[in-house]
Amino acid sequence: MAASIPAMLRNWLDELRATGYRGLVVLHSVSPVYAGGLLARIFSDVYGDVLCLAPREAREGLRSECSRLESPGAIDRLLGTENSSVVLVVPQLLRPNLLAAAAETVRGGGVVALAVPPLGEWQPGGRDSIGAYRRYLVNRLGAARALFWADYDAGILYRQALPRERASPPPGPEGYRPRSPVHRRLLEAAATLDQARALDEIVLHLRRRGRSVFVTGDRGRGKSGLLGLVAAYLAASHMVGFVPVTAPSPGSVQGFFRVLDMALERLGVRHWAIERGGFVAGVAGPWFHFRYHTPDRVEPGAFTIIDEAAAVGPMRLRRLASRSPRLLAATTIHGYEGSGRVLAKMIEAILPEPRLVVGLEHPVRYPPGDPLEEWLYETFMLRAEAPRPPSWPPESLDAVELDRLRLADDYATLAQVYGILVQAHYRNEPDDLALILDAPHHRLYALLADGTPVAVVDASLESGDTAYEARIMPDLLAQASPRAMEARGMRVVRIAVHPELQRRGLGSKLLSYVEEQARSMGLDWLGAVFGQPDVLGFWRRNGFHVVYVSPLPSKATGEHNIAVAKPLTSLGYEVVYTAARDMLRKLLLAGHSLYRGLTAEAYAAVLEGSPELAQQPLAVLTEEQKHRLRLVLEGRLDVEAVLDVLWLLLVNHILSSGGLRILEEKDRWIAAARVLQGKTMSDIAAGLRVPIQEARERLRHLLERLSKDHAAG
Ligand SMILES: CC(=O)SCCNC(=O)CCNC(=O)[C@H](O)C(C)(C)COP(=O)(O)OP(=O)(O)OC[C@H]1O[C@@H](n2cnc3c(N)ncnc32)[C@H](O)[C@@H]1OP(=O)(O)O
Repeated sequence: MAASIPAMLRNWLDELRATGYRGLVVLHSVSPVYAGGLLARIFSDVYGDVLCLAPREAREGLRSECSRLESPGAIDRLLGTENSSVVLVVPQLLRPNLLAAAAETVRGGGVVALAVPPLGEWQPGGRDSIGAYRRYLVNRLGAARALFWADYDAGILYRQALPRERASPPPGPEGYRPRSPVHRRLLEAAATLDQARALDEIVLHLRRRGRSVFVTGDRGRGKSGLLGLVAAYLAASHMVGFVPVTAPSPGSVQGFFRVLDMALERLGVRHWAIERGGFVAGVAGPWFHFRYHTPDRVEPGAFTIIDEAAAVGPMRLRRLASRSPRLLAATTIHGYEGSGRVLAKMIEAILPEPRLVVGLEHPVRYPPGDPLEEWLYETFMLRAEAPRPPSWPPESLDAVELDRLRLADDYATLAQVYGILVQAHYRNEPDDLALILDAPHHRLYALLADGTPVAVVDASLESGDTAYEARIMPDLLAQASPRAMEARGMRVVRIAVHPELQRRGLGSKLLSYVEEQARSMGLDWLGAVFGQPDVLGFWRRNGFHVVYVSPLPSKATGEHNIAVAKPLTSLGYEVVYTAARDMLRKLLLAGHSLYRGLTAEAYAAVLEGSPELAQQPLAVLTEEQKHRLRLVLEGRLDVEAVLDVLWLLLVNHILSSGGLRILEEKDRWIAAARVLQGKTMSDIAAGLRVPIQEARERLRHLLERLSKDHAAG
């Protein structure tokens, strides 16, 4: 009986290839490594090549069966490659990111296969899983349209499904008539008609002095390839010299460089590739040089290219956009590195005018309507969007904890919950869904309006000593609070309110329910870590204090992480207040060194504090300082002559009142940036878009105000 599974699989593959679509194979066995080898052998026969991804201990047994063998951790090496078949040998954790990335590389007619333990033992969520992800995945397999699913040892075929129709390939570039002076040979190098048309439009835009181009599309639409074609045009037309290229990882620009290389070859332009660590890091010619830099290192050029802009983060993008005369950017709208229309709109707004936005629709490697792509998108909810909001006001509004095992069986509700969570954040990936469903230390809460989720919290239990619990907040709190490791708490990993229902108290309502739950569990604190200082107002309004600000920007986003916490028990009070008071001092005293990189707005926002953080001032003014201060107040000296005095007055004011809350917003920014961060007046004036004279007057006003308070005190 067992012998028939391979024979059935071969037949299935023949039929699948005839349809032109791609399929998914799941083969269970007590030895996933053996099953993986078997699959690799069959795929080698059928397709002539097979890429295997297997953990180290399994690789020896597979070496002779696979054309290429990589570690499952090497997602970066997958990006930009193209394969007929991929076998993933996954005895334990099946990371959705890996499955999505592997499938992305497979051509029409090909397969992605999983060699996994027997169905009863299969735990794709890994050792500590609560089993909800496994349940979800098995449910979802039932919905796949091109699936071969069997147990090799038992000789059982669970399911065999094939698309009924034959695929029709997307139209090619042949015969397209360009409007721009783009070379015919370059147009014909386009993978689809869609790409050729976009290339033509972009060339026209750049020829007419367009400043920026933004290419959008789902994964696998040839965005990076299109950037490569445009780059080849720019090089061949002598329109560029040195061009910095950035994207989240070197792996993610391999497709770009491959197409650039191919296109320059076609155009007969002399060029060479520059390799680094097994990756192409640049393509250069006699008068041009396209060079990859990581997002944290890239400096803007006369022309800058940014791939996967969503994953580079809006902060960095803004910096690059403000300093590059011309930009070419692309991003995934739905996919596994950053997602969401909200984000696309945000990026669009950052790019300078005149700007051209082009969308790519047709997949490059496989036919439109491919069942494997459909399955992956639906399973990992890569097109997740917030649900339609219920009519408002609702009849009922209830905060609940969601039962994740039940959610695994309720696709519609899970999609609504996930849709709300992902639309609010710009870095989402398939792994997030598995984490939310399965991580043992996570809890999921929602606010239901007439039964429809309108606000969602994903939270994680954290403490200093448990193996299962994460330790992000405890580690941060422990930098200042000696007893932080004794305390237990809950970190709000994400909170999001339906985009059409924000600022109506829903976020606060759900947060107070989460707080109630945390109190009933006897937890000491509730906390959160995030990158956007603009939501600090929300946390403060709900009684949270800043307990940590990262001096270094995050490599991934360019933002400085901010941690906030609220105490729930007496131990919590001790830990949170100790950390918050210490943080306030550190922010003040190291403002000009550690925290100089923060924008004035962000720095002033974290300094806002609250009266509970009030503490002893530093020192009194000397007689000489008082004398200088008098001269300035009488108008006989410039404010800059008493910056030291102003520093002391401001620091003492903040320490004794627990934060910088006086004055209007712009005054606070200028005070923080000039006096505490030591930025120059001209940088501040430029950054805040105020005339330098106004900035000086505001500083003088601050001095008058503080010295009056000082005299009164
Ligand atoms: C760990 C993390 O996830 S941090 C990231 C938080 N999430 C996001 O930024 C996603 C997008 N935003 C949202 O989903 C929501 O707006 C949330 C979760 C930030 C806030 O929920 P909401 O229901 O909109 O806020 P709510 O109405 O309860 O706000 C109460 C008060 O907080 C303050 N506040 C709320 N949102 C903000 C904000 N974005 N910026 C500054 N202050 C805010 C205001 O003072 C507000 O009172 P007001 O409206 O009377 O002025």
